[in-house]
Amino acid sequence: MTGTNDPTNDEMLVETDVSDGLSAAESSVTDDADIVIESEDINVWYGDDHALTDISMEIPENSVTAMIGPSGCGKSTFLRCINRMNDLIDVARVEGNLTLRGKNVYDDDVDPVALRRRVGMVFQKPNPFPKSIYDNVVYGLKIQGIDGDYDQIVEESLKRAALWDEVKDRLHESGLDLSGGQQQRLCIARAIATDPEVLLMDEPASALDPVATSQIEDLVEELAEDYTVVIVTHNMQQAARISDKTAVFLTGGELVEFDDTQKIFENPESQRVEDYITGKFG
Ligand SMILES: Nc1ncnc2c1ncn2[C@@H]1O[C@H](COP(=O)(O)OP(=O)(O)OP(=O)(O)O)[C@@H](O)[C@H]1O
Repeated sequence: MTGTNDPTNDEMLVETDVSDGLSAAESSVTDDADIVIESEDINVWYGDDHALTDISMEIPENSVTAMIGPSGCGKSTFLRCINRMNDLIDVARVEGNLTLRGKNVYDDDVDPVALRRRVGMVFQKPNPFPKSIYDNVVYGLKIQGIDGDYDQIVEESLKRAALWDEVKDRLHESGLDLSGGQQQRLCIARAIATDPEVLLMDEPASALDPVATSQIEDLVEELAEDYTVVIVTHNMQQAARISDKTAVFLTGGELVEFDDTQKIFENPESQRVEDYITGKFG
Protein backbone atom coordinates (compact mmCIF):
# COMPACT_ATOMS: atom_id res chain seq x y z
CA MET A 1 0.00 0.00 0.00
CA THR A 2 1.33 3.41 -0.91
CA GLY A 3 0.05 5.34 2.07
CA THR A 4 -1.77 7.72 -0.28
CA ASN A 5 -5.02 7.06 -1.99
CA ASP A 6 -3.43 6.96 -5.39
CA PRO A 7 -3.78 3.56 -6.99
CA THR A 8 -0.76 1.34 -6.52
CA ASN A 9 0.83 -0.28 -9.54
CA ASP A 10 -0.90 -3.58 -8.81
CA GLU A 11 -4.26 -1.93 -8.35
CA MET A 12 -3.83 0.07 -11.54
CA LEU A 13 -3.04 -3.12 -13.39
CA VAL A 14 -6.23 -4.66 -12.10
CA GLU A 15 -8.27 -1.58 -12.88
CA THR A 16 -6.74 -0.51 -16.17
CA ASP A 17 -7.73 -3.09 -18.69
CA VAL A 18 -7.32 -1.62 -22.14
CA SER A 19 -8.11 -4.76 -24.10
CA ASP A 20 -11.32 -5.35 -25.97
CA GLY A 21 -12.00 -8.62 -24.24
CA LEU A 22 -10.96 -12.19 -24.31
CA SER A 23 -9.42 -14.25 -27.04
CA ALA A 24 -11.84 -16.59 -28.75
CA ALA A 25 -10.27 -19.56 -26.99
CA GLU A 26 -10.62 -17.95 -23.59
CA SER A 27 -14.26 -17.10 -24.19
CA SER A 28 -15.20 -20.68 -24.91
CA VAL A 29 -17.30 -21.96 -22.07
CA THR A 30 -17.25 -25.63 -21.25
CA ASP A 31 -20.24 -27.34 -19.80
CA ASP A 32 -18.62 -27.81 -16.44
CA ALA A 33 -21.85 -27.93 -14.43
CA ASP A 34 -21.72 -25.02 -12.07
CA ILE A 35 -18.02 -25.13 -11.23
CA VAL A 36 -16.54 -21.76 -12.18
CA ILE A 37 -12.97 -22.14 -10.95
CA GLU A 38 -11.05 -25.39 -10.77
CA SER A 39 -7.57 -25.51 -9.33
CA GLU A 40 -5.55 -28.61 -10.06
CA ASP A 41 -2.19 -29.15 -8.35
CA ILE A 42 -1.31 -25.46 -8.17
CA ASN A 43 2.18 -24.86 -6.79
CA VAL A 44 3.69 -21.44 -6.18
CA TRP A 45 7.28 -20.53 -5.40
CA TYR A 46 8.74 -17.18 -4.42
CA GLY A 47 12.34 -17.71 -5.46
CA ASP A 48 13.24 -20.93 -3.65
CA ASP A 49 10.42 -20.67 -1.12
CA HIS A 50 7.61 -23.08 -1.84
CA ALA A 51 4.52 -21.06 -0.83
CA LEU A 52 1.72 -23.33 -2.05
CA THR A 53 1.83 -27.10 -2.54
CA ASP A 54 -0.51 -29.04 -4.84
CA ILE A 55 -3.62 -26.96 -4.26
CA SER A 56 -6.70 -28.55 -5.80
CA MET A 57 -10.27 -27.35 -5.33
CA GLU A 58 -13.45 -26.64 -7.22
CA ILE A 59 -15.23 -23.35 -6.62
CA PRO A 60 -18.95 -23.34 -7.43
CA GLU A 61 -20.84 -20.56 -9.16
CA ASN A 62 -22.86 -17.92 -7.28
CA SER A 63 -21.51 -18.87 -3.90
CA VAL A 64 -19.11 -17.56 -1.30
CA THR A 65 -15.92 -19.55 -0.85
CA ALA A 66 -13.79 -18.56 2.14
CA MET A 67 -10.05 -19.11 2.50
CA ILE A 68 -8.97 -19.31 6.12
CA GLY A 69 -5.76 -20.25 7.90
CA PRO A 70 -2.92 -18.77 9.92
CA SER A 71 -0.78 -15.89 8.71
CA GLY A 72 1.61 -16.77 5.92
CA CYS A 73 -0.08 -20.02 4.90
CA GLY A 74 -0.69 -18.81 1.34
CA LYS A 75 -4.30 -17.61 1.25
CA SER A 76 -3.57 -14.37 -0.58
CA THR A 77 -1.10 -16.15 -2.84
CA PHE A 78 -3.85 -18.53 -3.91
CA LEU A 79 -6.29 -15.66 -4.45
CA ARG A 80 -3.72 -13.98 -6.68
CA CYS A 81 -3.38 -17.18 -8.73
CA ILE A 82 -7.00 -16.81 -9.83
CA ASN A 83 -6.51 -13.47 -11.60
CA ARG A 84 -2.78 -13.97 -12.25
CA MET A 85 -1.75 -11.11 -10.00
CA ASN A 86 1.25 -13.23 -9.04
CA ASP A 87 2.52 -12.53 -12.57
CA LEU A 88 3.30 -9.06 -11.28
CA ILE A 89 5.70 -10.39 -8.63
CA ASP A 90 9.09 -10.97 -10.25
CA VAL A 91 10.17 -13.85 -8.05
CA ALA A 92 6.83 -15.69 -8.15
CA ARG A 93 6.49 -18.87 -10.24
CA VAL A 94 3.20 -20.74 -10.64
CA GLU A 95 2.79 -24.32 -11.84
CA GLY A 96 -0.36 -26.36 -12.31
CA ASN A 97 -3.74 -25.76 -13.89
CA LEU A 98 -6.27 -23.22 -12.81
CA THR A 99 -9.34 -23.09 -15.00
CA LEU A 100 -12.01 -20.42 -15.26
CA ARG A 101 -15.06 -22.06 -16.80
CA GLY A 102 -12.88 -24.83 -18.17
CA LYS A 103 -10.13 -22.69 -19.69
CA ASN A 104 -6.70 -22.74 -18.06
CA VAL A 105 -5.92 -19.13 -17.16
CA TYR A 106 -2.19 -19.97 -17.45
CA ASP A 107 -2.45 -20.99 -21.12
CA ASP A 108 -0.25 -18.94 -23.43
CA ASP A 109 -3.22 -17.53 -25.29
CA VAL A 110 -4.82 -16.00 -22.19
CA ASP A 111 -4.42 -12.25 -21.83
CA PRO A 112 -4.02 -11.56 -18.08
CA VAL A 113 -5.53 -8.11 -18.47
CA ALA A 114 -8.65 -9.54 -20.09
CA LEU A 115 -8.73 -12.19 -17.36
CA ARG A 116 -8.75 -9.48 -14.71
CA ARG A 117 -11.79 -7.96 -16.35
CA ARG A 118 -13.66 -11.20 -15.64
CA VAL A 119 -12.19 -11.55 -12.18
CA GLY A 120 -12.55 -8.36 -10.15
CA MET A 121 -10.65 -7.73 -6.93
CA VAL A 122 -11.30 -5.82 -3.71
CA PHE A 123 -8.36 -5.19 -1.40
CA GLN A 124 -7.96 -5.17 2.34
CA LYS A 125 -7.65 -1.43 2.75
CA PRO A 126 -10.39 0.61 1.07
CA ASN A 127 -8.63 2.36 -1.81
CA PRO A 128 -10.95 4.79 -3.58
CA PHE A 129 -9.16 6.98 -6.06
CA PRO A 130 -8.92 10.71 -5.29
CA LYS A 131 -11.89 11.38 -7.54
CA SER A 132 -15.62 11.85 -7.16
CA ILE A 133 -17.85 8.94 -6.13
CA TYR A 134 -19.23 8.90 -9.68
CA ASP A 135 -15.80 8.88 -11.29
CA ASN A 136 -14.61 6.12 -9.00
CA VAL A 137 -17.43 3.87 -10.18
CA VAL A 138 -16.94 4.58 -13.89
CA TYR A 139 -13.13 4.49 -13.69
CA GLY A 140 -12.73 0.97 -15.03
CA LEU A 141 -15.31 1.52 -17.76
CA LYS A 142 -13.53 4.65 -19.01
CA ILE A 143 -10.07 3.11 -18.88
CA GLN A 144 -11.27 0.03 -20.70
CA GLY A 145 -13.14 2.08 -23.29
CA ILE A 146 -16.46 0.49 -22.41
CA ASP A 147 -19.41 2.59 -23.62
CA GLY A 148 -22.80 2.59 -21.99
CA ASP A 149 -25.22 4.65 -20.00
CA TYR A 150 -22.81 5.62 -17.24
CA ASP A 151 -25.52 7.26 -15.10
CA GLN A 152 -27.44 4.02 -15.08
CA ILE A 153 -24.35 1.89 -14.43
CA VAL A 154 -23.34 4.14 -11.52
CA GLU A 155 -26.80 3.88 -9.98
CA GLU A 156 -26.99 0.12 -10.46
CA SER A 157 -23.46 -0.56 -9.19
CA LEU A 158 -23.97 1.61 -6.12
CA LYS A 159 -27.31 -0.07 -5.44
CA ARG A 160 -25.72 -3.51 -5.72
CA ALA A 161 -22.98 -2.35 -3.35
CA ALA A 162 -25.65 -1.15 -0.90
CA LEU A 163 -24.32 2.41 -1.04
CA TRP A 164 -26.76 4.23 -3.33
CA ASP A 165 -29.11 5.58 -0.67
CA GLU A 166 -26.21 7.04 1.28
CA VAL A 167 -24.54 8.81 -1.65
CA LYS A 168 -27.16 9.47 -4.33
CA ASP A 169 -27.26 13.19 -3.48
CA ARG A 170 -23.49 13.62 -3.42
CA LEU A 171 -22.24 11.65 -6.40
CA HIS A 172 -19.86 14.42 -7.41
CA GLU A 173 -18.20 14.73 -4.02
CA SER A 174 -14.88 13.05 -3.36
CA GLY A 175 -14.86 9.32 -2.62
CA LEU A 176 -12.23 10.09 0.00
CA ASP A 177 -14.80 11.95 2.11
CA LEU A 178 -16.74 8.76 2.80
CA SER A 179 -16.36 6.66 5.94
CA GLY A 180 -14.11 3.57 5.78
CA GLY A 181 -17.04 1.22 5.36
CA GLN A 182 -18.59 3.42 2.69
CA GLN A 183 -15.22 3.62 0.92
CA GLN A 184 -15.01 -0.16 0.85
CA ARG A 185 -18.54 -0.40 -0.57
CA LEU A 186 -17.51 2.19 -3.17
CA CYS A 187 -14.55 -0.04 -4.10
CA ILE A 188 -16.97 -2.95 -4.42
CA ALA A 189 -19.20 -0.80 -6.68
CA ARG A 190 -16.12 0.04 -8.76
CA ALA A 191 -15.20 -3.63 -9.03
CA ILE A 192 -18.67 -4.68 -10.18
CA ALA A 193 -19.28 -1.76 -12.57
CA THR A 194 -17.35 -3.59 -15.30
CA ASP A 195 -19.52 -6.67 -14.75
CA PRO A 196 -17.00 -9.36 -13.74
CA GLU A 197 -17.99 -13.00 -13.18
CA VAL A 198 -15.83 -13.55 -10.12
CA LEU A 199 -15.09 -11.21 -7.22
CA LEU A 200 -11.93 -11.81 -5.22
CA MET A 201 -11.85 -10.16 -1.80
CA ASP A 202 -8.70 -10.09 0.30
CA GLU A 203 -9.81 -9.46 3.88
CA PRO A 204 -12.24 -6.74 2.76
CA ALA A 205 -13.53 -5.98 6.28
CA SER A 206 -10.39 -6.28 8.36
CA ALA A 207 -9.77 -2.51 8.41
CA LEU A 208 -13.37 -1.69 9.36
CA ASP A 209 -15.32 -1.24 12.57
CA PRO A 210 -17.93 -3.84 13.63
CA VAL A 211 -20.91 -2.03 12.09
CA ALA A 212 -19.17 -1.53 8.75
CA THR A 213 -17.92 -5.12 8.91
CA SER A 214 -21.43 -6.41 9.37
CA GLN A 215 -22.62 -4.33 6.38
CA ILE A 216 -19.85 -5.79 4.21
CA GLU A 217 -20.74 -9.31 5.37
CA ASP A 218 -24.41 -8.79 4.42
CA LEU A 219 -23.30 -7.37 1.10
CA VAL A 220 -21.00 -10.31 0.33
CA GLU A 221 -23.88 -12.71 0.83
CA GLU A 222 -26.09 -10.64 -1.47
CA LEU A 223 -23.37 -10.36 -4.12
CA ALA A 224 -23.14 -14.14 -4.28
CA GLU A 225 -26.57 -14.16 -5.90
CA ASP A 226 -24.95 -12.63 -8.99
CA TYR A 227 -21.24 -13.36 -8.65
CA THR A 228 -18.90 -16.09 -7.57
CA VAL A 229 -17.16 -14.65 -4.52
CA VAL A 230 -13.83 -15.87 -3.16
CA ILE A 231 -12.87 -14.21 0.10
CA VAL A 232 -9.77 -14.40 2.27
CA THR A 233 -10.47 -13.77 5.93
CA HIS A 234 -8.63 -14.07 9.21
CA ASN A 235 -11.94 -14.11 10.96
CA MET A 236 -13.26 -17.64 11.38
CA GLN A 237 -16.65 -16.48 12.62
CA GLN A 238 -16.96 -14.37 9.51
CA ALA A 239 -16.16 -17.36 7.29
CA ALA A 240 -18.72 -19.44 9.20
CA ARG A 241 -21.36 -16.73 8.87
CA ILE A 242 -21.09 -15.83 5.21
CA SER A 243 -19.49 -18.64 3.22
CA ASP A 244 -20.91 -21.71 1.55
CA LYS A 245 -17.55 -23.45 1.13
CA THR A 246 -14.42 -23.10 3.22
CA ALA A 247 -10.83 -23.90 2.32
CA VAL A 248 -8.50 -24.32 5.29
CA PHE A 249 -4.85 -23.62 4.50
CA LEU A 250 -2.28 -24.46 7.13
CA THR A 251 1.37 -23.69 7.60
CA GLY A 252 3.53 -24.84 4.74
CA GLY A 253 1.12 -23.71 2.05
CA GLU A 254 -0.99 -26.81 2.24
CA LEU A 255 -4.74 -26.97 1.62
CA VAL A 256 -5.69 -29.29 4.44
CA GLU A 257 -9.44 -29.41 3.95
CA PHE A 258 -12.00 -27.99 1.55
CA ASP A 259 -15.66 -28.66 2.10
CA ASP A 260 -19.05 -27.17 2.87
CA THR A 261 -18.59 -24.51 5.52
CA GLN A 262 -20.95 -26.21 7.93
CA LYS A 263 -18.99 -29.46 7.68
CA ILE A 264 -15.67 -27.69 8.22
CA PHE A 265 -16.90 -25.93 11.33
CA GLU A 266 -19.02 -28.70 12.81
CA ASN A 267 -17.35 -31.91 11.80
CA PRO A 268 -13.99 -31.50 10.03
CA GLU A 269 -12.22 -34.59 8.75
CA SER A 270 -8.77 -33.42 9.79
CA GLN A 271 -7.61 -33.20 13.38
CA ARG A 272 -5.34 -30.30 12.37
CA VAL A 273 -8.35 -28.39 11.07
CA GLU A 274 -10.30 -29.12 14.23
CA ASP A 275 -7.37 -27.90 16.33
CA TYR A 276 -7.11 -24.74 14.27
CA ILE A 277 -10.82 -24.01 14.38
CA THR A 278 -11.07 -24.60 18.10
CA GLY A 279 -8.14 -22.26 18.65
CA LYS A 280 -5.63 -24.87 19.77
CA PHE A 281 -3.09 -23.34 17.40
CA GLY A 282 -2.73 -20.71 14.70
N1 LIG B 1 5.80 -10.88 -2.90
C1 LIG B 1 6.33 -11.88 -2.19
N2 LIG B 1 7.64 -12.17 -2.29
C2 LIG B 1 8.20 -13.17 -1.56
N3 LIG B 1 7.50 -13.95 -0.71
C3 LIG B 1 6.19 -13.71 -0.57
C4 LIG B 1 5.53 -12.67 -1.31
N4 LIG B 1 4.22 -12.68 -0.98
C5 LIG B 1 4.05 -13.67 -0.08
N5 LIG B 1 5.22 -14.29 0.16
C6 LIG B 1 5.44 -15.42 1.08
O1 LIG B 1 4.55 -16.46 0.73
C7 LIG B 1 4.00 -17.06 1.89
C8 LIG B 1 2.48 -16.96 1.82
O2 LIG B 1 2.11 -15.59 1.91
P1 LIG B 1 0.60 -15.09 1.75
O3 LIG B 1 0.61 -13.60 1.86
O4 LIG B 1 0.00 -15.71 0.55
O5 LIG B 1 -0.06 -15.74 3.06
P2 LIG B 1 -1.42 -15.40 3.76
O6 LIG B 1 -1.96 -16.69 4.27
O7 LIG B 1 -2.31 -14.62 2.86
O8 LIG B 1 -0.94 -14.51 4.97
P3 LIG B 1 -1.67 -13.36 5.79
O9 LIG B 1 -2.86 -14.01 6.42
O10 LIG B 1 -0.66 -12.94 6.79
O11 LIG B 1 -2.04 -12.26 4.82
C9 LIG B 1 4.60 -16.34 3.08
O12 LIG B 1 5.70 -17.08 3.53
C10 LIG B 1 5.06 -15.03 2.50
O13 LIG B 1 6.17 -14.52 3.19
